[in-house]
Amino acid sequence: MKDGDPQETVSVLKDGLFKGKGAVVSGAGTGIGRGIVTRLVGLGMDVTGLGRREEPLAETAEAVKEMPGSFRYQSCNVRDIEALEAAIEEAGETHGIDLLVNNAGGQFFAPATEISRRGWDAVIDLNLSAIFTATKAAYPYLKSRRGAVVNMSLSGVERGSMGLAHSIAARSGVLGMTRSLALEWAGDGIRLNCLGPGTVVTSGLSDEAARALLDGLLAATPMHCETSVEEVAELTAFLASPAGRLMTGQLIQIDGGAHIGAGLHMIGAA
Ligand SMILES: CCCCCCCCCCC/C=C/C(=O)SCCNC(=O)CCNC(=O)[C@H](O)C(C)(C)COP(=O)(O)OP(=O)(O)OC[C@H]1O[C@@H](n2cnc3c(N)ncnc32)[C@H](O)[C@@H]1OP(=O)(O)O
Ligand SMILES: NC(=O)C1=CN([C@@H]2O[C@H](COP(=O)(O)OP(=O)(O)OC[C@H]3O[C@@H](n4cnc5c(N)ncnc54)[C@H](OP(=O)(O)O)[C@@H]3O)[C@@H](O)[C@H]2O)C=CC1
Repeated sequence: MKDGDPQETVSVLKDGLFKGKGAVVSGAGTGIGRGIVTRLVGLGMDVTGLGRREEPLAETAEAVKEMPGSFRYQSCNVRDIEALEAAIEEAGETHGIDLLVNNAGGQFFAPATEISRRGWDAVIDLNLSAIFTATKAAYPYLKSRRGAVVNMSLSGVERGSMGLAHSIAARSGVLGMTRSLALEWAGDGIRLNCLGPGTVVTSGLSDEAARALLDGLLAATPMHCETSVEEVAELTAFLASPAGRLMTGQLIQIDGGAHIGAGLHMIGAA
């Protein structure tokens, strides 16, 4: 990343691109989710942000309040099916849904022998089932706008990853679901894609163990670089733009080549 405002450095989309359009972004209070909201609202979009904690969502609202679009937020646990369906419906009725970004996610690192059934279910619920619930609930709104869905995945998802059997299973499931719905809903003009970021240094990767592994993660990345929040945000916006009109059913890895190099998938062996 060059010096200067990181968003300015990677911005290629034109001002006002999403004026009058609406989006829902989960995990909007922190990290990648906040970065995506910032870019979308900056491009004129009306965005609803979801997350469990109000405080970070309110901080996102504060950060974008002078921008051309608008931001509203709702506290919602995406693992609560009824709450998630209601939140999507409310957003759809408020500003329509041209873009759904299923970004909320996460997991714990553990070898498979130490993943209990409850631990497995928690990760599958958050990273797979919630995405199905949100996407299905958004369908009528996406259909009426010929909208797009972006599902946040991981670099190297198709290679497997030590210590992440549950998360990789969930995200591989999301990729299969993305491709299946891309087929089912192509006739409605709805496009669905997955993004696979490499190492993004957000609060989600700020614990001591993750920081200790950062050098190893960068060494496993052919371009020896982190992925910035702003780069993920710009690509998300691109996928919702007219320039992404023919892109559907894809996994786009934005990772400095990690998925074709040594990759992040052996990191649990360190
Ligand atoms: C060691 C660090 C390595 C860093 C390497 C970096 C590699 C980079 C590539 C990967 C990039 C990915 C980045 C990100 O995803 S960033 C976002 C990161 N943030 C998170 O991941 C946090 C999200 N996690 C959660 O929200 C929760 O952990 C989760 C949803 C997964 C579970 O929530 P829940 O509230 O339901 O959890 P409970 O506490 O009730 O536990 C449920 C069962 O799960 C078991 N559990 C929980 N933690 C662990 C653990 N660490 N090991 C084993 N088992 C665990 C828990 O025991 C419960 O089961 P039991 O009742 O049977 O005990
Ligand atoms: N950072 C990285 O290196 C990479 C991250 N990713 C993925 O990108 C996505 C965003 O990650 P990142 O920004 O780094 O991490 P964060 O931990 O900062 O973001 C996760 C967000 O999800 C929300 N969230 C978690 N669980 C729930 C839930 N049950 N209901 C509603 N919201 C929830 C959190 O808000 P709250 O706690 O308030 O609910 C939080 O805002 C995740 O799916 C992550 O796995 C992929 C590749 C690399």
